[in-house]
Amino acid sequence: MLTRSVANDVLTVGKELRTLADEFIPREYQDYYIHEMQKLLRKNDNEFTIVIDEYQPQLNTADEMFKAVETYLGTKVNESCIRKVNVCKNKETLAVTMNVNEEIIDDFDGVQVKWRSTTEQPGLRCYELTFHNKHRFKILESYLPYILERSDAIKAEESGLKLHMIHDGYPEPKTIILDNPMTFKTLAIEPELKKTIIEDLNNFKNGKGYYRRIGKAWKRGYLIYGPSGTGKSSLIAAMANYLNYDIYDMDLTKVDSDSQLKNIMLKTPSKSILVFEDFDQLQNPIVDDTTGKLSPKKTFSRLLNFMDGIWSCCREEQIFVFTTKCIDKLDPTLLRPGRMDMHIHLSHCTFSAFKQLAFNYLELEDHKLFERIKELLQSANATPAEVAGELMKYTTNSTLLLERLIAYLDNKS
Ligand SMILES: Nc1ncnc2c1ncn2[C@@H]1O[C@H](COP(=O)(O)OP(=O)(O)OP(=O)(O)O)[C@@H](O)[C@H]1O
Repeated sequence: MLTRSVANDVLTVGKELRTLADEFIPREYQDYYIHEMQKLLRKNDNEFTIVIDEYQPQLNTADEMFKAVETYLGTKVNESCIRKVNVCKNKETLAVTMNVNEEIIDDFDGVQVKWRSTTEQPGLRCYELTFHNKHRFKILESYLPYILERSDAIKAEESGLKLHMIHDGYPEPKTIILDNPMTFKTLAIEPELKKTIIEDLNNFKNGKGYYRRIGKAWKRGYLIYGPSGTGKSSLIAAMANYLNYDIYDMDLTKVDSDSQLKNIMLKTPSKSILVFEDFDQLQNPIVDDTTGKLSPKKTFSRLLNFMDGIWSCCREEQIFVFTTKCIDKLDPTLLRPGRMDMHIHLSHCTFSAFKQLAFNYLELEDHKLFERIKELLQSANATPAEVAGELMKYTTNSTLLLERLIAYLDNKS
């Protein structure tokens, strides 16, 4: 984002007008026009314009402020204009954007400002925000932060969880709407663990001042480990729904240079969850040192450097989640204290997890067969995915479904 006065632009226009005046306006009227033009210049000298670009070339990424402005202005419907309407997120939501050179007047706490959508270079848009110079402090200190807040709130209202898949082959992340309704309410894990995770997320979300005070980047790393089907992905979806953050599925398998890694990481915005699934597979080297390219092992160490180093400060409010089915396979450097803020172990289905699933799928809080299921779960080592699978089998007869589950667990014990 950069600031500039529009006075220069007006001066240039002024010179051109004088040439035109010489050519077309009779001598006796020229003084009148020049006087009017001077008034215009004086007026514009008092104006201040802030330019918010769509793209930050130095960071190779879209500008956060630009996106916030776009979201915010989309809600400022001006009926006199023809607008572009984009379908976005869930089907009920339409995003309205300004046309190029269109203007919108906004009022903030009694201060009138003018927004103009324009293009700095072909294909690269920007917004110009113009207001009286004397309100500069208020605009910078209050109005722009207000827009960031409003845009977060608007996004939250429109919320649809999105999954962005990132790998180095794509110029931009591939995005799909993730229709995953998993929340902490429906997630079947031990209640104590659930409570701890929610508290941790709350502290993180409200921790801007804390992270600043201790001089650490505002980020949090979670290592989620457990066998397949224990709910690692479900937990990530619940976290994303809870925080209203998008998920970035980080595919680093093809990354073989420092700059590629940097490019990928810079495509992720604040308020996002970066997921590195089956992380142990990335670190296990398929070494090809003869080519001189980074092996996955080196990529792993780069990633650790990245997390610790200067690049980790580029974005704020990001959560890193690493998952693995087997914690023993992980490089001990990743487990070192201070590297991951929280280790979360998801295991086989416990009785309390089962009760949550029975409530989710059958709307049952209790049943005479629960006691038998409790006994069997202790030895069956069934995952929540297996239990959920049994409870979903084409019948609405709850007793029949529970009996089938008992038979399944019996068979596994
Ligand atoms: N803890 C859980 N609570 C609620 N549902 C669960 C839970 N665990 C698994 N499930 C159900 O099982 C399905 C698969 O689980 P999920 O993908 O979250 O497991 P995972 O541990 O990530 O597995 P993988 O390691 O194979 O990716 C989910 O879509 C959900 O329906």
